[in-house]
Amino acid sequence: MKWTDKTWTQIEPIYQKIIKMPFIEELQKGTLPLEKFQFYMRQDSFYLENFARSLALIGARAHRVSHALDFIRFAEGAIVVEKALHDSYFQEFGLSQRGSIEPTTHHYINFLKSTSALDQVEMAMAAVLPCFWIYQEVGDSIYKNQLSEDNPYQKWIDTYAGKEFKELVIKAINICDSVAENCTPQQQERMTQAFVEASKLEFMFWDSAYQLKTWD
Ligand SMILES: Cc1ncc(CN)c(N)n1
Repeated sequence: MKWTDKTWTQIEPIYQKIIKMPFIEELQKGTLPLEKFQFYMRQDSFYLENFARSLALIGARAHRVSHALDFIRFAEGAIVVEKALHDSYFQEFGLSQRGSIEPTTHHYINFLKSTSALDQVEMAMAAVLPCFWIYQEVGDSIYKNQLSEDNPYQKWIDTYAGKEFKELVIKAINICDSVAENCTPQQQERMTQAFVEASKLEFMFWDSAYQLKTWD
């Protein structure tokens, strides 16, 4: 069984919780209060910048040149494609300031940066995988179950349910499976732990946006 198949089964309960979260259900219906989406977008712009830095760092540390190139391209995609989505929402909602980094974002970006810098590179690859994979699964699930034809969050849904994003996800999954093959069972277990922790942080990120959770 592939490492990713085994590992997804471990986070299936977290994924099931995610798709039933009020943030996701209301995003799907288009009824998510604008204030919550704006909070999410602001925090996500800090997240993306640091996610891209982590991807570039993993690229620099990858053992295979082809993986280095893939991760450098992932970093570029996070900045160019996903940031374009943010820029269009920032413009549409008249947001000029990002504000400050709130606790869950702080936790998540520091987890990604420290794992990418200090842990074994295979573990870092596993830690960033939920950022791709969970978003694509959530995007697909929303897209398939959508009821509203006039959803203000359609661009977000289309980005993550789209073919281009799926291609990146498949690539990231295949890289993790190929590096896992050369890892010991203990190293694979550490990769799994990193994947599970990042999946929990994905849940917390949406939950904190729904609750507008700040340091105050
Ligand atoms: C928190 C979070 N995680 C993942 C993604 C998708 N790269 C994102 N935009 N934001």
